Amino acid sequence: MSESSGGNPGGRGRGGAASGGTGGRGGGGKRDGSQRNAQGRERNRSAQRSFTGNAPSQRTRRADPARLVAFEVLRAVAAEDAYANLVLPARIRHHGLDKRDAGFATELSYGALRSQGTYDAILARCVDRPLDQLDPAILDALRIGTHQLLAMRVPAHAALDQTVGLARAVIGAGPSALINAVLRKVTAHSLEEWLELLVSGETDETKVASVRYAHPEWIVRAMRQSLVAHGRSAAEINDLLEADNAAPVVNLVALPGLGSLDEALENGATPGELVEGSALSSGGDLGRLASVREGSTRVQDVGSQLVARAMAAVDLGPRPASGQGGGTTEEAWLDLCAGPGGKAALLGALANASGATLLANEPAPHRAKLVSQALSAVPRNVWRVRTGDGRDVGSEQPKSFDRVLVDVPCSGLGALRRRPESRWRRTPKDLADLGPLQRDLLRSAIDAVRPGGVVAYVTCSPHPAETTAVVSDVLRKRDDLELLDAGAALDSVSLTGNLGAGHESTAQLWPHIHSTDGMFLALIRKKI
Ligand SMILES: C[S@@+](CC[C@H](N)C(=O)[O-])C[C@H]1O[C@@H](n2cnc3c(N)ncnc32)[C@H](O)[C@@H]1O
Repeated sequence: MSESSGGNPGGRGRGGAASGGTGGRGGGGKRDGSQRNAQGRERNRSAQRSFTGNAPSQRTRRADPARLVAFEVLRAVAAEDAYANLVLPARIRHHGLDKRDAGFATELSYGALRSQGTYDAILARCVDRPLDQLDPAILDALRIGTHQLLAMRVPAHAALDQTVGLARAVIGAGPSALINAVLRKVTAHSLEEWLELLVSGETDETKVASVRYAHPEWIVRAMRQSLVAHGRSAAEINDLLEADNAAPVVNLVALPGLGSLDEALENGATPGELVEGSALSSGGDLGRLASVREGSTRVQDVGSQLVARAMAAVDLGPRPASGQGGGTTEEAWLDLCAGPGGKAALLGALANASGATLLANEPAPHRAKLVSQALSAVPRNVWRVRTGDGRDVGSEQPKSFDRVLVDVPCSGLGALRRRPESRWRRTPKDLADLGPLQRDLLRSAIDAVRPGGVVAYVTCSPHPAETTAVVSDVLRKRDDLELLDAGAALDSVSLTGNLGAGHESTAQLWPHIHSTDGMFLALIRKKI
């Protein structure tokens, strides 16, 4: 374990890439205001289903840079377990794409990754052998071609020619003939027609939703179970799955007392409607904003802003004058799982404004460094970073903190819209594996908080196995804890005052209701 204060400038938040949509070499793009369809995909309304008469060998051998970027992203995700949201910007920079091509590459790679399960089901009907017997690079080229043909406003001939050209350039002439033949079969139907064919005769609603909304069946079941566990109707499932397929907006936060949204608003951002100090970005390179470069304005999902503000706003009553956690007039706050530092930065600013101090803990050294960077706009006397296991803090520093945020490692099922590949990578085993760590971290947080203090247990997943079950398991074994009304706490820091997120004292935000990530919040008070 180590502790440090201070940090480097330039903390940047993660950002969902905007789903751009130029037509690239062949398409008209969506600057005409075309609508996404029910699956969050663009209809190929203007696609001309005519093809060049050229044989594959006579067609282009050049890989169009935007499509090459998308292909490289899919390859890195499949072969190196890479994260698309990290690989994509690096490949865009490497190939020097302009804004229009970067938008095209983003839509193509994110769309092909999100809908992979559905596209594979379509491709399985067009290939004369099991898909797992195909070279994985060929399969990725087919997925890219399928997304252009079925879900982007790229004319069919351009989608086909360019995908075959890409395959010739990066895989070889032989496979390009196969890719040409398979993609021609894909063009036989529109996406809606393919979906009808795939679900025809299927009576199992989970299987139908899995194909229609491109989610693994176990996630469809898990999300339905999650809706019910948090007091919502199972009938919302299709809306929830659809929201996962829409490109998320990029939210900004001006660190309270330290930053201002003026520059962002002057550059096209619009004020956020759910929480004070937030804005919806107008897209583009946020690095052009000085306030973002300085770290006083940051990219942060509104759900994350709400849960951090709710923890900071809980009324703890008068502070004990001495003894456990007392002795000073300033409150001590702890962020137990802080990396990469999004909530720590907001908490640091709120701590600064209220005369509190913040200890931000993170075990992974490279992520602890990101926490320091995220906090760089907050005065250095306000915060420290501890690099160590959060499970040890409760025993090492018992009853030491007034407020503790424990934003545990989780499946991320509430943030699928931001990570296009994660739905196909996650397994039910992840939930089982994370359970013990989540419980240990919550117990450590509770040990670290002083009597009368509050612990905020947070996940970016609505699944009951990592939300309500963890909280009730830990609370059941102790009689010195009580649940505060987390829904009311969220309402108290929201601009609407009526989020409707509460259920049986805990609260759950939803992409399809609140347009936020699916953040869960439980507020646990240690009795005096
Ligand atoms: C959901 S993320 C936290 C996100 C962060 N609060 C933010 O807003 O940027 C969970 C973090 O917990 C960290 N973590 C994993 N194991 C941990 C442990 N044993 N103790 C503390 N943190 C841990 C992970 O490295 C990860 O950075």
